[in-house]
Amino acid sequence: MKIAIIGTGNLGKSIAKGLIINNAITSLYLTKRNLESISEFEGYKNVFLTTQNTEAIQQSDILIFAVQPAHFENILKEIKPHLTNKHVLISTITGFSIRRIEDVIGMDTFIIRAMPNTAIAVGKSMTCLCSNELGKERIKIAEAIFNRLGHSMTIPEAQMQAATVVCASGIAFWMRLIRATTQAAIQLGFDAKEAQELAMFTCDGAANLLIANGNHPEEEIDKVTTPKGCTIEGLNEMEHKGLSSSLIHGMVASFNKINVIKKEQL
Ligand SMILES: NC(=O)C1=CN([C@@H]2O[C@H](COP(=O)(O)OP(=O)(O)OC[C@H]3O[C@@H](n4cnc5c(N)ncnc54)[C@H](O)[C@@H]3O)[C@@H](O)[C@H]2O)C=CC1
Ligand SMILES: O=C(O)[C@@H]1CCC=N1
Repeated sequence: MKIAIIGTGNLGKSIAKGLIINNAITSLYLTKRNLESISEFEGYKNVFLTTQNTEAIQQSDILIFAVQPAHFENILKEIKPHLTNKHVLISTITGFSIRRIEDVIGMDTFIIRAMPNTAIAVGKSMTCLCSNELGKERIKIAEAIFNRLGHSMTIPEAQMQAATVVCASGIAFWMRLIRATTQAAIQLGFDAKEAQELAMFTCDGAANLLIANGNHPEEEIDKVTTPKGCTIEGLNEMEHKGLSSSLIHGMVASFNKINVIKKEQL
């Protein structure tokens, strides 16, 4: 596949790493206004770094946009004359609707919105997808790309804002939980490196139990909580201090913030 990433910042670099390590490219163009911070990608076969978005677009079929929301509209205007019917436009931009993209480039381009997360760098992204009417014809291509780099789910566009919080911001939320459990492990006697190893592999195991057998988390919790034991003691103390409530409140706050970001763009 001939892929371009327009705006190779935090997310763009993660996508590039995932594509390269998974051998998922015929060619890969990476664009950025200043190429210094993506020099790590120099020297890879069939990977090209450029400041020229138009060059990347002309040389590629799949165009993945990963710029800040405030920059997207101008970039769409810049590249519009270079779009042809070979192109599939994939936007990862938070809060930028398909309608707004179509308002700039029209309805005769395959448009897909993708909401991946930075775990795409290690082939473990949970990515949500939706498309415009025409893009339905190319959604299978997007699913193939993102399934190769993790797991994908195609959803209605109305759910993309929630998907942003759960999946994209979700990486930060889970990191904080892993950090907190690491801190607790240190307090309980492990050195910092050991503590993080215990926390991350336990987290990995918990997620994989659910992925493997499809159980509800409470079914797995029931298997761990010995009556009158230490697990239920700890779990209930966490809930008295608002663990679940705090996570839910935080995620709803993230969701509401996207509404503010969207208003600021108009
Ligand atoms: N960081 C994340 O985990 C996720 C980010 N997103 C979305 O992806 C987009 C990018 O986010 P980040 O990577 O975090 O931001 P970032 O600021 O790290 O990356 C954006 C990049 O675009 C480049 N850029 C700006 N104008 C350009 C132009 N005219 N031509 C080429 N490149 C240009 C910037 O130099 C920068 O490197 C945002 O819209 C964000 O909402 C979506 C899911 C996850
Ligand atoms: O924090 C943000 O606004 C972006 C969107 C999801 C991840 N990063």
